[in-house]
Amino acid sequence: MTDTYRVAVLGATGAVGTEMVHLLEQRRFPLASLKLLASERSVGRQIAFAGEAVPVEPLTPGAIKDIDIVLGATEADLSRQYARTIVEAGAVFIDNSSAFRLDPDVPLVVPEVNLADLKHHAGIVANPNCSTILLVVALWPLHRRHAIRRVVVSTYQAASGAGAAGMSELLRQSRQILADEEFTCEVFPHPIAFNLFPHDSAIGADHYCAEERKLIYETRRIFHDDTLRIAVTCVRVPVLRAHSEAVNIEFAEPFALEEALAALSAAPGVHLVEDWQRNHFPMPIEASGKDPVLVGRIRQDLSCDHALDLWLSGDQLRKGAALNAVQIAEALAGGGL
Ligand SMILES: NC(=O)C1=CN([C@@H]2O[C@H](COP(=O)(O)OP(=O)(O)OC[C@H]3O[C@@H](n4cnc5c(N)ncnc54)[C@H](OP(=O)(O)O)[C@@H]3O)[C@@H](O)[C@H]2O)C=CC1
Ligand SMILES: N[C@@H](CC(=O)OP(=O)(O)O)C(=O)O
Repeated sequence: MTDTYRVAVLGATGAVGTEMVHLLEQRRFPLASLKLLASERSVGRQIAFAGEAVPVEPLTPGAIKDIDIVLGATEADLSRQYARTIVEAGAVFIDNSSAFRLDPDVPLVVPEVNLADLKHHAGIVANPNCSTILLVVALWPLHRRHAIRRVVVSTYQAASGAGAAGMSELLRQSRQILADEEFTCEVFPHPIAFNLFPHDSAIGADHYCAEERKLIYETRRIFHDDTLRIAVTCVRVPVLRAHSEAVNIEFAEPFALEEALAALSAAPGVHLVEDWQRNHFPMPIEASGKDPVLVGRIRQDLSCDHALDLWLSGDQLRKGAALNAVQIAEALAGGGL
């Protein structure tokens, strides 16, 4: 049993990895050591941590030794490639990628919802998709009181969902358009500045894109409910950081608005933002850099007496990714791994 942990961050220079390093410092994670790993491109860089400059090291199998917890923030292929090495080295791998999220032997965990599933890990824990995490944090306190039958959700996803390069593309194109210059699309398939389009992930034979399928299958898995019906449309919008979602929730029975508000007010990870007089509800600009999922505009669906609407915004680099992973690490550390 130890009370400090040797932690490595894979992809420490990326959008999610940068946030993980920041949160480990901000939340005073009990560290024995911190190793920051990225590609050869980043070797030579140093990242500030608790007043020190930590060098970025190249990710190689040899770099994974004498580590207790690995926080993964690289693409799914790299996670698959390194998972066995990490587990055989005796570390727990908390992976942000989509590689293991539907693997029945790997728990898919959002601490506010299904922390108990963490007990069943065998070396790997999966962090869900960002839009899924934000959605389930808001749905779970309602689902616990009255069973949800069907959810209709439309997402408004920021450029940061495509990593550091996605944010740079939005800023670059915006500057170029304002300067009346020619611009190119390198990260997104269409202009992201002053535009929006259906989510840019791969479209399947069912005409749903990968992001939409993740919301459906990951939510069911986290809720342990394969009967939950979810209709989803994911959209990329020209917001720098933080995703928003418009959600219609149909329950098995009528759900009083006051009861829903009380449930959400008391829910961990949720912060209510609802001022009907000022027309002030969750916005990505106010969710950015914050931990909780902002929820508001909760109202009766006038077309269905057992359905409610809500609106949410959450920083997908925080609760949608890095914060969720660090909370899992804290839970593992709290239980002595
Ligand atoms: N962005 C988001 O909102 C969310 C992302 N995720 C998932 O998290 C993961 C990381 O995403 P994100 O931070 O956005 O991506 P970024 O593109 O911003 O960062 C990728 C990271 O991976 C590193 N990397 C790339 N290639 C290699 C390599 N060959 N060897 C070692 N390291 C490498 C990069 O290092 P270098 O800088 O040296 O190139 C960088 O640190 C992905 O799986 C993504 O799907 C999950 C939830 C939300
Ligand atoms: N959800 C991110 C993409 C992503 O990184 O998803 P995942 O972690 O499920 O691969 C977006 O906004 O585009």
